[in-house]
Amino acid sequence: MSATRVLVLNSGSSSVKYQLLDMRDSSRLAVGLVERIGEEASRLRHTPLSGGGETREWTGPIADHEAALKAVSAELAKDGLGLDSPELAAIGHRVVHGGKHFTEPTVIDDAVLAEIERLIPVAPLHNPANLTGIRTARQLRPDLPQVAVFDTAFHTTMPESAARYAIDVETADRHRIRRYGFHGTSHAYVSRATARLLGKAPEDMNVIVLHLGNGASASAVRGGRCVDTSMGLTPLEGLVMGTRSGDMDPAVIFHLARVGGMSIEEIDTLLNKKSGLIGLCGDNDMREIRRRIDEGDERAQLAFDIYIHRLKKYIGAYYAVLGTVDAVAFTAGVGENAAPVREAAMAGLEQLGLLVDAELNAVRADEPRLISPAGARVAVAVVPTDEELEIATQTYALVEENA
Ligand SMILES: Nc1ncnc2c1ncn2[C@@H]1O[C@H](COP(=O)(O)OP(=O)(O)O)[C@@H](O)[C@H]1O
Ligand SMILES: CC(=O)OP(=O)(O)O
Ligand SMILES: [Mg+2]
Repeated sequence: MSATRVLVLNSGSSSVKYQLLDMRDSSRLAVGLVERIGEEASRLRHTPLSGGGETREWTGPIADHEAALKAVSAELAKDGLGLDSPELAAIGHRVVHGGKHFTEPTVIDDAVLAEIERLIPVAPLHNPANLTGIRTARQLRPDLPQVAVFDTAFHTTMPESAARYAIDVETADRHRIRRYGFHGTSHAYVSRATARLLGKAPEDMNVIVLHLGNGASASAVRGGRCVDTSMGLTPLEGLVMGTRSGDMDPAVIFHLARVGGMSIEEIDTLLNKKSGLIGLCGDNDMREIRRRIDEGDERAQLAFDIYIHRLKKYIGAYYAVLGTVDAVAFTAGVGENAAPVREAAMAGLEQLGLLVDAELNAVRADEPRLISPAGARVAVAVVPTDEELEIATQTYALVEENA
């Protein structure tokens, strides 16, 4: 029997999310997560789904991503799903920054590794973790194809007018400063799933995708191709996020350095880790923010209002970029679950054809669904993302093609 399984690794700055899938029917055999890597109380949660096994949790120090992946490998082995299995066809890695070079999923060799390494300065939070994941996986199964699926790939179709910053061209080119965009695997998957929901071909429609997770980004997709997205050189630009500021006057940075006496490192940490919702109100989880709002907490309300105001600006901007819009799709943790966010983001946009039906918006489901009233000019939809399935699908297709 030929190998049909794919292990997907999504290595974040302090976490590894993973899924083992059987690509004959795209079923999940195991899913799990290692969190707080590098801390005293790292946590591993592993759920085998094939044999009806129970979730296992373990807390203790996991020093780095190499140790994390070895712990994952040991957990999988306990269920007879170890990395040594002959049924494993490939390992698919989420790689956040692929620069301009990588426009497709790519089989990883030493040259690809070197390029991902070269891109560390423009993805200091993400690419080092991705690299360690790849190196450790190669060490564990040197014979197996390892495939990189890049967050930036879907956005490489952006025209220069959207991808360039208005700064000196020579300086920008020398330092490869341009807008790359991220969460591309999700934007691609969700824009296609939205077309499917509406019974249309992706080529025949324009969609605004709102990926609202801890990191958040919006994209304008014309006929299945990305024409603009809110993240830029790094995942800091754009929407208000859990811990990141998103857009602001770049002169804030000069001011913090000159007047505030802060170092570049301190400002980097401030804007990436201590800003956004957490900086505004002390919480980055939308559930907690909504709970506080229900209790009359004004700081939580203001954080929510700033979040929505920015989101609305991007919806309007991408409406203008696309000219005509067939659908707006909400996805990721906040987009899929937070009905008040969807309601507030769409409020007052009736003239753009954007309407939300309160009853449909209140429905909880794992399936793609419409929340706009019947007959609305523009479909508003909730479309759950599945980056892991998309990475597995792309990885397996590439391996099959090369077989
Ligand atoms: N039931 C819910 N209601 C509101 N927000 C939720 C709910 N579940 C999750 N979230 C939000 O989703 C976020 C996580 O989104 P997710 O897409 O998983 O992010 P990431 O992949 O960046 O970790 C949480 O921080 C929280 O704000
Ligand atoms: C690129 C990015 O922001 O990813 P995440 O949302 O996983 O942090
Ligand atoms: Mg995510």
